[in-house]
Amino acid sequence: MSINSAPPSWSATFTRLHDVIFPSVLEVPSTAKPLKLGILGAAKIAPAAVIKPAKLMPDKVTVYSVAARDPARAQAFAKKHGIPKTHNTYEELINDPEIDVVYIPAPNGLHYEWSTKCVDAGKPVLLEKPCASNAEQARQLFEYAESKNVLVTEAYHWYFYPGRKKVQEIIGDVDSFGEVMRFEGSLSARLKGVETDIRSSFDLAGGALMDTGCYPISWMRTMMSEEPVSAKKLTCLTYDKDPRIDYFTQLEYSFASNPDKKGIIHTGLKTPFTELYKIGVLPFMKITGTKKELTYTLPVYGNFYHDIAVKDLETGKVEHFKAYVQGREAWNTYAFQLDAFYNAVTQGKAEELVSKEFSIKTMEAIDMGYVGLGLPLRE
Ligand SMILES: NC(=O)C1=CN([C@@H]2O[C@H](COP(=O)(O)OP(=O)(O)OC[C@H]3O[C@@H](n4cnc5c(N)ncnc54)[C@H](OP(=O)(O)O)[C@@H]3O)[C@@H](O)[C@H]2O)C=CC1
Ligand SMILES: O=C1OC[C@@H](O)[C@H](O)[C@H]1O
Repeated sequence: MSINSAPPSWSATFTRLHDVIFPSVLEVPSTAKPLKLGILGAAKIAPAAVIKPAKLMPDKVTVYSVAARDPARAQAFAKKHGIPKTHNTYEELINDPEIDVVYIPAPNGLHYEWSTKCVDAGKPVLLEKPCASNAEQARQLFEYAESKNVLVTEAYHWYFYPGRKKVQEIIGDVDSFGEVMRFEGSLSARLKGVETDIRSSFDLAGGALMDTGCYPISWMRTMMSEEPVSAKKLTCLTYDKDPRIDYFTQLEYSFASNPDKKGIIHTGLKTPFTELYKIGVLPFMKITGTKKELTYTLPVYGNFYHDIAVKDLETGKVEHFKAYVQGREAWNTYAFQLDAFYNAVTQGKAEELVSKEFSIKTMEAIDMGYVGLGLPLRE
């Protein structure tokens, strides 16, 4: 997979955006035996995360069934999205021998329960982020999956976008970039109706740090190449009906190798407008080295637009990079993720996936964040 880093021409940009908005309908080769994927829950994220990406690779993955707690809800969802089958319960779907793999977009607090049940049924799982309610549960989950030799992998879709590799390549050139000293990352949203959402339920392991904060935390861990050792609260606004649920959180993480190394996280489900104005509306990560500073804008919607800007701290000169894979310019994070999942299940190429160590360490950093905020770990 070769990444084209040059800024694209106007015509390439037009073609990419056209293909993003009007994806080609691909024929399924008659010899293809795509993996049959089942979805546990008629979740809002499922169309973006697996249903649309599967249509880009019909020879690899087909969405075969959906189950919901209410069978009528599953049927309506299946009809809307052209899914051929429904199951009346999650258990029925998991235990259907026709189903090869399962996607779990359940509320966070149910991730452990349903992925262990899939493991018991021998079904590989693509599990939504964050993988569990806390780090201890994540450790138990991955140990269990490994003991049964069944793949469970977390759907940190940003990780699969080629921009991540490009950024790591730039900051990994220590002679040119210098030592990475500071990370700042933001995924700060204002979600409509969040009060009645799974994200506002402590019992379902909600909260901003869990939901949106897990992104900048996982970015920080990846780019600092060192695990944080503590987190200090900068800001924490909570839900008035349940103060265990953070709605807007800013944290400063510290690192053992050098007291000057810092990781700043901004995240929110209900970020105040004034703060959004200061932080910026678009998700970003900024990595400061002793010689250069890199800002990666939109690590999550890169097929529409992304920018990797690298500033020389001595001269002030800024260079811009893109990260498009030839022939896959219109692919989003979810398409790259599903492709990697397919490769892992069918060819054992698990090294492309988010590893269990990555998932556990990210949960540890989320827990550390809650300790820093003075809020209880999710259960
Ligand atoms: N990768 C990404 O970009 C994103 C990932 N996510 C993750 O996906 C997961 C689902 O998020 P999202 O799609 O927004 O969620 P939804 O609000 O759509 O809920 C997901 C499912 O949870 C079940 N559910 C809802 N309320 C309850 C409840 N009170 N008790 C038990 N189950 C309930 C429903 O299942 P049923 O249909 O069976 O009734 C529903 O389909 C989360 O883990 C989230 O972090 C979310 C958004 C983006
Ligand atoms: O994973 C997610 O990404 C986008 C956010 O708006 C959403 O709340 C979250 O679940």
